[in-house]
Amino acid sequence: MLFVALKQAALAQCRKYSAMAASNGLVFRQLFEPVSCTYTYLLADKDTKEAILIDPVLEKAERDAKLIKDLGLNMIYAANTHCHADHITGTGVLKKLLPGCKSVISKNSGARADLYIHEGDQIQFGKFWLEARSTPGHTDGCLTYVLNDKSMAFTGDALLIRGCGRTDFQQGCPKTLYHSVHSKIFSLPENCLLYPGHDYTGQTVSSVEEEKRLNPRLTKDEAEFVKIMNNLNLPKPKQIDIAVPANLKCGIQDP
Ligand SMILES: N[C@@H](CCC(=O)N[C@@H](CCS)C(=O)NCC(=O)O)C(=O)O
Ligand SMILES: [Fe+2]
Repeated sequence: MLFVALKQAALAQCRKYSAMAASNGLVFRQLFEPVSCTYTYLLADKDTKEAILIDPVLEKAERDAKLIKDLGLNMIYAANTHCHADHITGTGVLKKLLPGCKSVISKNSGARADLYIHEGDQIQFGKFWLEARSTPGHTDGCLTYVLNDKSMAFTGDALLIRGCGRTDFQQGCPKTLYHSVHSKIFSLPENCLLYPGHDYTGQTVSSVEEEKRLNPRLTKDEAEFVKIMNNLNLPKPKQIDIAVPANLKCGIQDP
């Protein structure tokens, strides 16, 4: 009985967010790639049709391009939150499939792209824009993209649901990550929805309020956080040795 009530409440909440997105003219889709458990996000202006993809995956580039065409959208940007270590980005191939689309990444990532962005820059699509917030710590170039009304933020691997990005390779640094999350993500409104770069447990979305209260790593003080991060002992991502060099060139792009 309780389960049914909870499921109905979750569905109602989900419908509310979809209705909000539809009523203000924002098209929003969360897409999934199951091998690396990566989320890709499509955002677009329903009226002007301008669209942006965040963190597309090479193996799903055709799926994403088809969806964009089916919805009659014009993809102007394919943006990465960082230089990924666990999958090859789809941006290079999407540029070929959807001519006119520009790749975007932070300058600090060290990766190649058409457009480099920095802290505070805005990426416009129709009447909406994403503000780039620099959230290093998982990698030097990690960005969190915040929707203009601060109702949603795309955290990449800086903040995961009840977790965070590891800090034991690329330019990882636990202290830097702790500071990034507290100053740039936890300072957003409590009801801001947080969409991560990955989830390994089947969760899809969280909020600033939830993570400030429930994140088992980031609710700790800085010293405890550093200890946790230095003792994760995770195996290396399976694709790291091919993904990082490819992503430094924007995936599979120009010859
Ligand atoms: N098993 C996966 C890799 C899992 C992993 O290392 N994920 C990274 C994010 C992608 S770079 C991470 O930061 N994880 C933090 C954590 O606590 O899990 C694979 O082989 O691809
Ligand atoms: Fe990552």
